[in-house]
Amino acid sequence: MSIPGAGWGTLASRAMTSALRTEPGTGSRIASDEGEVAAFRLVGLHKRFGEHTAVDHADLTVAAGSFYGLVGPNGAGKTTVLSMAVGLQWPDEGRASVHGVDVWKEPLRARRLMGVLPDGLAMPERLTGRELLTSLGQLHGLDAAEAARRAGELLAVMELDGSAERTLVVDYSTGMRKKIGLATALLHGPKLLVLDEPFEAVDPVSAATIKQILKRFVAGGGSVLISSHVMALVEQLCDTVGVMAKGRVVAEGPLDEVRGGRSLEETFVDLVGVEIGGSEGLSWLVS
Ligand SMILES: Nc1ncnc2c1ncn2[C@@H]1O[C@H](COP(=O)(O)OP(=O)(O)OP(=O)(O)O)[C@@H](O)[C@H]1O
Repeated sequence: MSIPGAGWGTLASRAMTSALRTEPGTGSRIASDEGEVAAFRLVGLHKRFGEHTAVDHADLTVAAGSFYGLVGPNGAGKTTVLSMAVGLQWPDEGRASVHGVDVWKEPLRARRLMGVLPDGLAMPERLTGRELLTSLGQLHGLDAAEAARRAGELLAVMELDGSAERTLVVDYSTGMRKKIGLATALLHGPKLLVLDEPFEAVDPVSAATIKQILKRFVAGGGSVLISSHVMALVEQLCDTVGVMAKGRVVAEGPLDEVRGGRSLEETFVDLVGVEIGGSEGLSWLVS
């Protein structure tokens, strides 16, 4: 594992020894000290697009019952690694499992355990929010009454009831699409939620509601992985963080170990090795 940034080696090794052990020779973390099966385990995921390596042998472990935040700069490979890990995109190499169920060998079992909010969600758009949830519920094997009950509760909690539930999804705003996407991820009662930027474009009131739902989900024994660019949000919600840069997972561990007494933002900037821009050029913009 490549760990840029002064002083990071100590932090990273502390993080790993306290929470996770390392598989000799691979660098992948395979289980907690107690040998528990991870909620989500990605080992050696790799993806190239032509000459470009988007994800470079990424390992990532979400312990059961944890709230995991995946951060990284634009283009770091977060969406690509998550879409491979949930079975939406073929990896060139590597494997992924949900509570020990291999995403590629047993896709239906794995999908039943997961609720997924992918980036750029494609949904049946010519349905209303209510129609979408009830039909998906029945596809998940719920009977019509149970699907309708869950759809009603989710629409109310997401504040998509009233006129919104009669609006076609194609006419939803970006934030409404996030919320209905999250509702579809929750509908079948998964054990793990994998949410790519769930708070993007969501208003503060709805964001507070979603945070509550996710905290309740974890308190009830579920596990959550979110990707986000908002460090304050990750610090507020997550107990574990992974940092991606240039396709690699460059750090992973408990939040406090990873940030090592600093803010996550400062640690992040060190880890991904970027210069803060914006103070040079653009002379035409400022007088
Ligand atoms: N289908 C594709 N074809 C070619 N290149 C791709 C494709 N999908 C992703 N990439 C490239 O892979 C890299 C990783 O992209 P990805 O979307 O996974 O990053 P990200 O960390 O999610 O970024 P962001 O934070 O901006 O959403 C980028 O360089 C991107 O251009």
